[in-house]
Amino acid sequence: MQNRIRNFSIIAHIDHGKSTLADRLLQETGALAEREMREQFLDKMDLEREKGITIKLQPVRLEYIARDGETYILNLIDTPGHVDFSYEVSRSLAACEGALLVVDASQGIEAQTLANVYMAMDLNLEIIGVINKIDLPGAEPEIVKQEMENVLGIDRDEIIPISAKLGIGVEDVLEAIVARIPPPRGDENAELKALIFDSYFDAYKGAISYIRVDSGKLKKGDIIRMMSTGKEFELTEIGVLNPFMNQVESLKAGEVGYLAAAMKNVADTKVGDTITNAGRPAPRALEGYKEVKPVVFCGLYPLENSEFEKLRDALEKLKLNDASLLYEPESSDALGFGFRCGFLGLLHMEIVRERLEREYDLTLLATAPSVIYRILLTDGSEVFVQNPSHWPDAQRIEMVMEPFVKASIMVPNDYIGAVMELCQEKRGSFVNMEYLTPQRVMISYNLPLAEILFDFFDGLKSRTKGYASLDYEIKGYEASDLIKLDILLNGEPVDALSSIVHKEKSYQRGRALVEKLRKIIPRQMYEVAIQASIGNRVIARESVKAMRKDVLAKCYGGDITRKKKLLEKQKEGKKRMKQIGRIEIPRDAFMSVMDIESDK
Ligand SMILES: Nc1nc2c(ncn2[C@@H]2O[C@H](COP(=O)(O)OP(=O)(O)OP(=O)(O)O)[C@@H](O)[C@H]2O)c(=O)[nH]1
Repeated sequence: MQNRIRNFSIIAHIDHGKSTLADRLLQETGALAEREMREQFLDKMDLEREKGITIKLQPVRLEYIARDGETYILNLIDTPGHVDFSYEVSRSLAACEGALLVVDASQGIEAQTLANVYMAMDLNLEIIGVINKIDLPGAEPEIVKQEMENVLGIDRDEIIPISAKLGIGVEDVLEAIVARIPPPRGDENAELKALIFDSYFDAYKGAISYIRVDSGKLKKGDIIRMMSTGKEFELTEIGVLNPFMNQVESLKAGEVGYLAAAMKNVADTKVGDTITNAGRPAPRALEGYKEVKPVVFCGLYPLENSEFEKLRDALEKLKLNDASLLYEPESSDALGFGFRCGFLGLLHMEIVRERLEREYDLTLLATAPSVIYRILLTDGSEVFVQNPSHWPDAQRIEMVMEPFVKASIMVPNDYIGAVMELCQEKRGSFVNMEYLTPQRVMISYNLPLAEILFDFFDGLKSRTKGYASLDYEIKGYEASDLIKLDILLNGEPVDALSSIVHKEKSYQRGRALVEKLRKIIPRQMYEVAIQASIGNRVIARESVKAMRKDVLAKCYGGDITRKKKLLEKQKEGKKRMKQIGRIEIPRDAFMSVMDIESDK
């Protein structure tokens, strides 16, 4: 039985056709009847569909009758295609013996894909090269094959050209999975070890774990133990996804499926953790478990202070499904009560914020994202600060350190100059440059994470006409000359607008920021002075002139409907404003601390 199992995942850059191929595999193996075939069945979240990106497909079990006449079980375990989720990628890959590497025939390999392929190679996975979209007029499969051979050492003769859209070559992919990916080899009579590679929260069943059984077996009623925490649960349900949940009696070594055990929270079923049997525990957990830690923080505040409890509720509910989301209450002089939230990256942050607004009907105000700074104080102690308003006084600071990343950027060689210029501007230091093919290079830089969080990616896209791709990994802390930049409105500091900036850039940034705020703060009944300051020194100043007349003054005569409309309009506008002292600020102003440079 184990001989006929193949566990694999699909590695692909965004838009190279992963979901389309996955759908084709489902269709070809009959897992989805035509009428059930919703477009891109496996993409779960609406938000993902809307954004046109797939964070993760759900795992699915396919039955394939191969050309040799035998029936094989193919478990497709997906990997998220975004750098924020690279730990999850590593755990999903760890549940597989092989991976399809899908590359767009008109685009070639991208930095992000490369990082994931290296990860798969480190885990000894069998890599099957697939070139997709060969139907496109701009397809250059021969060049892309050469690139895959040069860069990854994949034999060009073994690469499969396909069109997932038209269904060309899909059977060849299935045959290659059967022929080239080795079957799993765990002993089903040994102690139970099952790897959790994903989880989600179900309102009726509690947290559901997606697992791959490495050795031993599981059956309903077993008492399982989470090896990282020692917590124990009784298995209430186990099953497979083909593609809908389907209960089974047992899952044995090599198999992939789901389990439910009345776990109240996804934090009970941590990705990367090992499940064992409480009655006969395995002596050691599977390798590679890690606690994931958020790297980006921002304050989320309800626009209406009265919605604080509603926001707390919503965060609590989201957290059930997202173990990597952190939040704790905080307060701001300017914004009132809200939460400091931690995320795996900017995409994660954006998704959480949008879901809170959309699914929980909240109007939120987000402060600019920040990384965690490490500060040595003059008294010898050390603090970690992720909120600029908690920055210690300059006199107490001995040294400031910030997280750095190693960034890998892949571009056609025409853009080498543009990329290097951008990296230098962002305080990067050059590491190396490697030619992948005569036309494409990989450039590596050490860069502060904070600079990547600001508008690095947009800058990269615009300066390389969209041809560059970026990947990065966090390296650790390095000393930097950083200071706190404050913004004052009519002489009052607004804590939520403070930011941490590099000393050399502080004047430029201060000026850019007050200028931007001048443009976005609407006229009020009186003049508003906007100042940027460092310590007590004002470094830039602008003002918003007082409004000359009331909007209603325009409505001479008694046109009441027109008057109403104007008042309505004003009310609408107010919804997007935050009252600070006597001043009304548009809610986007707080994020603008972050994107001033892209607007220049
Ligand atoms: N011409 C052509 N277009 C394709 C092919 N395969 C996929 N596409 C198109 O490419 C786009 C991206 O395909 P997806 O399958 O959504 O790509 P993906 O890799 O899953 O992208 P993410 O969901 O962003 O990760 C869609 O518009 C597809 O219709 C193909 O073989 N030929």
